[in-house]
Amino acid sequence: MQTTVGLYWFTNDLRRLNNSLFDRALNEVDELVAVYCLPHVTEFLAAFSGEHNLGTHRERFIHQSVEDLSESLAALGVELNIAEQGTTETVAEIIEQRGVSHLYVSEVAGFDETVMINAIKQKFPTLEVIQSDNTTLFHLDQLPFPLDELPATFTQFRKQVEPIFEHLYPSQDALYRLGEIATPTGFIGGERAAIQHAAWYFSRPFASSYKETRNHLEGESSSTHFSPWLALGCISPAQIVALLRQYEQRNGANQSTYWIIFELLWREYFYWYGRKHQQRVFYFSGLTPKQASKPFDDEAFQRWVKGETDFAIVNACMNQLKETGFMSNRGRQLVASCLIHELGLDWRRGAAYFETQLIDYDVTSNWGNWQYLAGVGADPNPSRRFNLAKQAELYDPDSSFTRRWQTTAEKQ
Ligand SMILES: Cc1cc2nc3c(=O)[nH]c(=O)nc-3n(C[C@H](O)[C@H](O)[C@H](O)COP(=O)(O)OP(=O)(O)OC[C@H]3O[C@@H](n4cnc5c(N)ncnc54)[C@H](O)[C@@H]3O)c2cc1C
Repeated sequence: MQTTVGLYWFTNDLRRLNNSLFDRALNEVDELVAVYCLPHVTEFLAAFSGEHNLGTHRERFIHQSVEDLSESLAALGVELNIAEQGTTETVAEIIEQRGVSHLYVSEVAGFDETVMINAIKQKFPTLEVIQSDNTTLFHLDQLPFPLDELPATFTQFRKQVEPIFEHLYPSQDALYRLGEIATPTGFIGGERAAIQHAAWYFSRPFASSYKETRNHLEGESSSTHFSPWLALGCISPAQIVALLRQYEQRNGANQSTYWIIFELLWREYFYWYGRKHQQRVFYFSGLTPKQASKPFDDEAFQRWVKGETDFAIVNACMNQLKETGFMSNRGRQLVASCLIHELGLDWRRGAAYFETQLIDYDVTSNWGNWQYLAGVGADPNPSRRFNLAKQAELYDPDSSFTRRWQTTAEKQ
């Protein structure tokens, strides 16, 4: 009998646990190999971000995640191949050289990734391609509407999916036994660190006051800090919900614990938004009628990137991003408002720069949020402008955040 060879193409699902597509691959074929294509700076990204390489923190986080995955796969006898240039060549080579008959790859929302997968399907018309929604809370067929009828606003989406969410993730769901709770080690990539961080977070009382603290500019207890691991799929949103349900059983549910789900639903909304709108996620005019894009003002853009604008709070956030690869949600809203409204720049320059730097970069959460703030995306509204002085008073009243992250010039 002929041996069947499967290829598992990892994308944003860099984990072994809670990965039903990978389990299926392991069970269905005689031999399994795996591949991951490292992201790189495309021409589009370089033109808009002004960067030619990914930021050191983003690159480090990805490499750590891939290394961790590679070790777990090796224990199962599955070899992980790493393609350097984000092209389909390595994938095609493996298919040809190993005689792959089955390709397993998660459904993706990113346009470039979709193009890559379609190119492989075209090149190998007899290849059996098995895909599933492996990075989200819902599968496409669980949504209560066809994708092309995705609601135009998050609120409408949330109201329609919440009953389904409650059905799929009931309160008594308590799946995970996580072993020892270790002290968190900061943003280290990989499934092991993801589980360690999530277990630690829910071993503390933070989730019970999440709604009050989530807008803080920094602090380990302010928000969950799950996003870097979620973005690469080192942990799944379903695993997080299961841990949250356990937490609620021990400590009680409240508005704050619900709000973590509320935010995970924003992530979900932007995923399906990207699946529906494809390239439009990258258009200056977004979902609105065509508009002339803004001229490239490199000098103003570089001031923003380097944290040298007239707004100390914005500068501090930009320095924090450069030095850590992370920025709070509030910080992201403020720097985006500055770029769009105070500097009058094309919002895509900010989105592209974020893409190169953020350790939690996620195509649809990033471009969808930028588009939303620019008033051309979900729930189009041209007036999402923040009063930066007021915001600084509210979120950094003693200027401690601004002082910690100020530029050398500002310190003198
Ligand atoms: C301009 C801009 C760009 C952004 N780019 C990204 C990005 O590239 N990747 C990314 O994961 N998030 C992005 N976000 C959303 C949000 O800022 C981060 O998810 C959040 O700050 C991560 O910190 P946390 O894990 O502590 O979030 P928490 O507040 O603890 O939220 C829990 C989880 O919910 C999800 N979430 C929370 N807020 C949002 C939101 N507004 N949109 C989508 N998902 C959300 C995240 O997965 C997050 O980990 C962006 C927001 C803005 C305003």
